Amino acid sequence: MVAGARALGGDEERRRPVTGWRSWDEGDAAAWIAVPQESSDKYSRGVLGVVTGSDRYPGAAVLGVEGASRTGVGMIRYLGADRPSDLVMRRRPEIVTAPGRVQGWLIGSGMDASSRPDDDAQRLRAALRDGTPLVIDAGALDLVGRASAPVIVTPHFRELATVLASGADDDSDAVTADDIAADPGDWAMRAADSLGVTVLLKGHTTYVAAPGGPRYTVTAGPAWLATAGSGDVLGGVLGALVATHAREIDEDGHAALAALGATAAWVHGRAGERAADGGPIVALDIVGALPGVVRDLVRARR
Ligand SMILES: NC(=O)C1=CN([C@@H]2O[C@H](COP(=O)(O)OP(=O)(O)OC[C@H]3O[C@@H](n4cnc5c(N)ncnc54)[C@H](O)[C@@H]3O)[C@@H](O)[C@H]2O)[C@@H](O)CC1
Ligand SMILES: Nc1ncnc2c1ncn2[C@@H]1O[C@H](COP(=O)(O)OP(=O)(O)O)[C@@H](O)[C@H]1O
Repeated sequence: MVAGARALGGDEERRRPVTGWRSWDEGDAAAWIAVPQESSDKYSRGVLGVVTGSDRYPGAAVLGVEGASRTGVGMIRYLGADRPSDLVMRRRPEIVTAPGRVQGWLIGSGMDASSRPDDDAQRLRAALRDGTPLVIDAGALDLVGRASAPVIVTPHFRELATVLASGADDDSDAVTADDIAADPGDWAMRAADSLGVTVLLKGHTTYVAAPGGPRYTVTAGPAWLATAGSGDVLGGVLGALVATHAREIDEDGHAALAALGATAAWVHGRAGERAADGGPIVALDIVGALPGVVRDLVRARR
């Protein structure tokens, strides 16, 4: 059994239409969990580079790193400002703060594009030029056109409206968050095609669209997931999945990123369901439920 996903060129996948939406399920998600083998080491499993958090939102850095750690990845390099870095290290001494090679990046959660310190701008630039696949969230979404490798973006409705408005010819062309909320699938698809990136549009139903397809919907979690920092955890889950599937992304590009995005949303939703159990949760509760959800997915594919 390979330590990772099935190739998308399989018979089953070929029978599926490339256009149109397909609901992502447990069996799909199970195929996109990379399980370490006897021969694995931390580097061969995959290393995630993380540039997130700020003095204003240091907690987002902790939540993303926690989400990635508990989804499973060989190592995380956290490269952020001093305050978030300090909080990350207090919570997770496993994290490495020295720069070095990575197999994927998570950037932007807990950052503010309108007030970006020079050091952060430099770190983001380095990640964008690295030639390694990126998950771009929140305060780095304005940089989406600058990446030298395949990208998956993770906006909510307001963030997608901002990204699309920045590309509009004039204000009258600009799409609003309400327009997107009224037809999220259509806007996710249009954004993927116009930006040339895979789009994961968050919500009760999450829409994942690659440029030209494939397109997946994920409705796995309860509305209790609508809580501060929940999306920062999702970024971490997806970052870990991307860093542990470098080969698949290299081979299948956006088709693999779409499958990984849908898997991240499914795992995050199911972890939210498990943590909530019908009641309220905070973002770190989602993190606590992640290992059990991943374990059950691995067992389900035996
Ligand atoms: N613990 C943390 O560090 C957290 C950090 N976060 C980070 O915070 C940054 C901003 O994310 P947002 O999703 O807030 O960005 P948005 O730009 O989508 O949200 C801000 C908008 O919400 C409006 N708003 C603010 N308070 C409101 C209220 N009480 N009722 C109605 N509207 C209100 C504002 O006017 C503004 O238009 C991101 O970088 C994100 O990653 C969030 O994920 C929350 C948790
Ligand atoms: N009503 C809902 N039902 C289920 N999941 C939701 C709902 N609202 C939001 N979510 C999920 O919660 C997360 C919220 O992310 P986001 O809006 O980025 O929040 P934050 O910026 O506070 O982290 C996303 O994964 C989204 O899919």
